[in-house]
Amino acid sequence: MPDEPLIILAVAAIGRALFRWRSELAPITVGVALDIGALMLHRTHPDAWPLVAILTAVAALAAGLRGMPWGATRAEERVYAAIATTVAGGWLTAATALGPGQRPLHTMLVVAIVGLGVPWWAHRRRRARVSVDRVIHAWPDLAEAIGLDGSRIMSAVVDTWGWRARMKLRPGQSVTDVVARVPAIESALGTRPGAVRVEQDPAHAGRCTMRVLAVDPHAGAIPWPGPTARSLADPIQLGVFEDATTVRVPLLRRHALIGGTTDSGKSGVLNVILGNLAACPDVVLWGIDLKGGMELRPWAPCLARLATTPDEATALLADAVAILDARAYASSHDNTRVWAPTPNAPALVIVIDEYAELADTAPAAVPRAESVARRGRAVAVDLLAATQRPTQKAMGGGVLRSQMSVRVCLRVRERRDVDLILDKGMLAVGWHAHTLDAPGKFYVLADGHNQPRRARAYLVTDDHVRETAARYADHRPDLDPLSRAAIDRQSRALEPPAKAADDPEQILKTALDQAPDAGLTIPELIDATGMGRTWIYDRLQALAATGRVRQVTRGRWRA
Ligand SMILES: Nc1ncnc2c1ncn2[C@@H]1O[C@H](COP(=O)(O)OP(=O)(O)OP(=O)(O)O)[C@@H](O)[C@H]1O
Repeated sequence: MPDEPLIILAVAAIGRALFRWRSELAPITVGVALDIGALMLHRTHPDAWPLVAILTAVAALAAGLRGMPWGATRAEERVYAAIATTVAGGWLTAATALGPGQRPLHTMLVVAIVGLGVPWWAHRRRRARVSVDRVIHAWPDLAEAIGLDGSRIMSAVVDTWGWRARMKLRPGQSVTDVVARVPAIESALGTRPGAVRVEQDPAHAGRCTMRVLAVDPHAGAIPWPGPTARSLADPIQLGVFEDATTVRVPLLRRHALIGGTTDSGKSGVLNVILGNLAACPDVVLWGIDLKGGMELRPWAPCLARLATTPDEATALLADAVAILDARAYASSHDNTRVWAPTPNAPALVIVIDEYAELADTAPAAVPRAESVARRGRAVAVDLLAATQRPTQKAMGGGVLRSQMSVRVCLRVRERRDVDLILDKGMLAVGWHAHTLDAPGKFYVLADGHNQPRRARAYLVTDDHVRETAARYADHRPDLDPLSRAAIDRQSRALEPPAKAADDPEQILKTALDQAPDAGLTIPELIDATGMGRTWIYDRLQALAATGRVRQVTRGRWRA
């Protein structure tokens, strides 16, 4: 403004600075206003000080009890508001009666401004609010620089971790445009990389929410609170979203795929799910772990079956198909459309650690797994598969993956893996799993979870696994008679000796005598004797005490 007189330019610049720093200057502004107010009151109504005192008491109570009129919701903020109101009102009362020039009223005012100003200046939420206001003010310029010109910030709120703003896009812009510019937004706002999240407004294609996280809420591991599910019908609590809400994923009649690169925390997520399912008396758990049982063996006490070789895995999946055939047949005869799991007629969940390994080493198992994936849901035979990369090859041509309605995507190495694990086009709309920067961080796509929200899985320690497995081992349900009969019809490696068919004790001893060198698992002994898990454990303990049998490896026994 070259034509304006210098004085006007100076006043305008000072006015702008005062406006910009109005929050920081608030304690001084209040002090000056009190001084002027006291001067006028003392001159015109020096006898009004009792009224000022009463109004002070009322205002301090309103601030302390209700946070009024500042909207202070937290206890410490209300305490501060009550103290500040009392000090300011008390000073005004004294200054009205005595005159602000009376000693030492001015000194007291300066001390109060500094004393109450320090917490005000240091208050994190106030500072955050101020920086958010500045961003909103500067947004039109920033938006132009970023390439989102015409977008507007409609409102913004400060929360525990940073702030979030509702954004209205220019007609023709979509949330995909905003997602594509996230790194540019981070640079323009001066945040750390990975601090900005963008979520579509489900009600309006031209609006979205932008979250800016000043601190990473998932910086530290989140300890597992223990199992919360008591039935497969209860959603499984996998971890925590960035807004501190719990990730609840329903698994009943759903297959789940957990994908992520090595060390991304796949086994961790499996452990959270297994820890919950172990506590559900309406689920029978079977496991396939072709890494020699490394991941699933600790859960062996709760697994009715654990396959660690390709042959065992193929046999296990063949039995699963037999079960689902039998259940489907029974359902069609009873006219019951779905199998509602109960402790007497439990669901069957088959956990497969590293599915790609199964596809590579046990090709005969793949069509069976696909059969379970296609037809298992209605009869409550569910798959829970973890894999590093669910490529077309690894996932048997994609049939299996397309049936997985729960997808958990942990950190991936390449961007295109996001679309492989979640679905085509998910990378473009903000499911940026390649930017996840710690094990256990994930995105989940499932019923009720269709926005790219980052979460972190609970950390289940080895001790948790041991304790949980031991705690629920004796409460695991057995398969229902229908499903057991279906397995019996399958050709099985181990047949109970015919001559001792009616004495389970004898069958047990013979089975242990004839067991292969690797020993027999508890589920195999249950199959052989037809007795329950607790009975088997009791007999094994008794026989072991007399030296008649021994545990070859964890969970495998022979004479
Ligand atoms: N939710 C979590 N929070 C914190 N740390 C975790 C979490 N999940 C896993 N980790 C840590 O990350 C490391 C790797 O985890 P995990 O073994 O589950 O990965 P993975 O993807 O199964 O690896 P691999 O592909 O080698 O089997 C472990 O040391 C574990 O302690």
